Amino acid sequence: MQPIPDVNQRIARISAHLHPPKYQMEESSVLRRANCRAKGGAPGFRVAILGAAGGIGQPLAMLMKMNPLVSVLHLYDVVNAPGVTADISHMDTGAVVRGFLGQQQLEAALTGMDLVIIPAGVPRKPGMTRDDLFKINAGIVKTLCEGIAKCCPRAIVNLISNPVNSTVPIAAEVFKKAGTYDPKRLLGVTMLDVVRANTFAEVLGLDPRDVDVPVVGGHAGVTILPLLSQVKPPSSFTQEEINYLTDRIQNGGTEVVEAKAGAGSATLSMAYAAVKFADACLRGLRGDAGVVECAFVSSQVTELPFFATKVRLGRNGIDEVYSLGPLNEYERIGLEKAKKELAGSIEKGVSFIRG
Ligand SMILES: NC(=O)c1ccc[n+]([C@@H]2O[C@H](COP(=O)([O-])OP(=O)(O)OC[C@H]3O[C@@H](n4cnc5c(N)ncnc54)[C@H](O)[C@@H]3O)[C@@H](O)[C@H]2O)c1
Ligand SMILES: O=C(O)C[C@H](O)C(=O)O
Repeated sequence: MQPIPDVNQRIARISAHLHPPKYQMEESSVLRRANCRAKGGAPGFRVAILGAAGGIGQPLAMLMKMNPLVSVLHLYDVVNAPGVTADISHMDTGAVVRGFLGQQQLEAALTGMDLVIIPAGVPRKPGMTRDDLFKINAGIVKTLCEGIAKCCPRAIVNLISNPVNSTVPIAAEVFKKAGTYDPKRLLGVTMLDVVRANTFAEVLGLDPRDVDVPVVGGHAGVTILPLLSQVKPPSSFTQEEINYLTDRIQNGGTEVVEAKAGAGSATLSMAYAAVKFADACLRGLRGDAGVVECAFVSSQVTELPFFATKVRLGRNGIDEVYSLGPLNEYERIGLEKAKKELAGSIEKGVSFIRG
């Protein structure tokens, strides 16, 4: 397979092809400037997307290219990375984009990265659970995390690939095995549940932009636990409204899978949620104060080793994992159901690596 040329190699090739000798002086200045940008001259963070040519990966790559905190954007996939890279690289924003195709370019894609976002893996079709994806996605996540442990062990990792409730424990075990595990730097992305919860609250006459619903637990069915008693701005709901909202938030993913009728799961809303979350991680890395989002992380909030709650993000990843806060009776019952299912999913991920 042909390696994807770096931006400076591409410019050199195009210049050599197109420009007559009288432009030689300008060519070298073009190359100097391109080299400077290709080295990531602009201040900002280095971000890799693994699975960048996929349904989530492509809009995620586009949105990250628009993020002013990103100076270098690496797009890795086992297919179509060159096309997506060429396309995204024509956007006139600051980040330098480089593409990487196939396993032999994984290490180059990861070296020097501050943040790695992983949407690689197969999506659901109607009738499947997220756990049905375990067989294929567990191995993909394992390989990619082995690469991270080797090439950028200090990077913050945002794990999107399903089943998140198992892939995050898999990643943790891979990093432990490699001796690089830092629980503050591994985050399962549950942001889409929060985005959905904020959106669905519009049925109560609320503008989604003004709403903040904490969603805790995990990222599958009953493990998705919206805490409507803690919604901001404080609002009261009838039991009927609570039942409707809880059910819709827990089944939001399935709603999209069924509507797409075999053509995959949420991609556009997920890319939006992933960028919202990645941007929060980057603002934390930059040292911004008070950056708080929900994520599925190593946790002591319950007896389970991983759990999603609000976390405060900082220069080292997670600075603080927040407790659940006061729950009502409905939420306490939901929590017990969530923990029961989560325990099995976490154990499944751990055993995949430990054997
Ligand atoms: N966490 C969440 O909230 C959330 C939301 C939506 C989807 N997802 C999950 O995200 C994953 C991706 O969804 P999608 O719709 O983008 O799927 P997709 O099939 O459109 O894209 C997946 C991409 O991953 C690539 N890929 C496969 N194996 C790879 C490997 N070994 N290394 C690098 N890339 C590889 C594929 O080539 C493809 O381009 C699925 O597992 C899906 O369930 C999670
Ligand atoms: O539902 C899925 O399979 C994808 C994702 O987890 C989602 O919540 O949309």
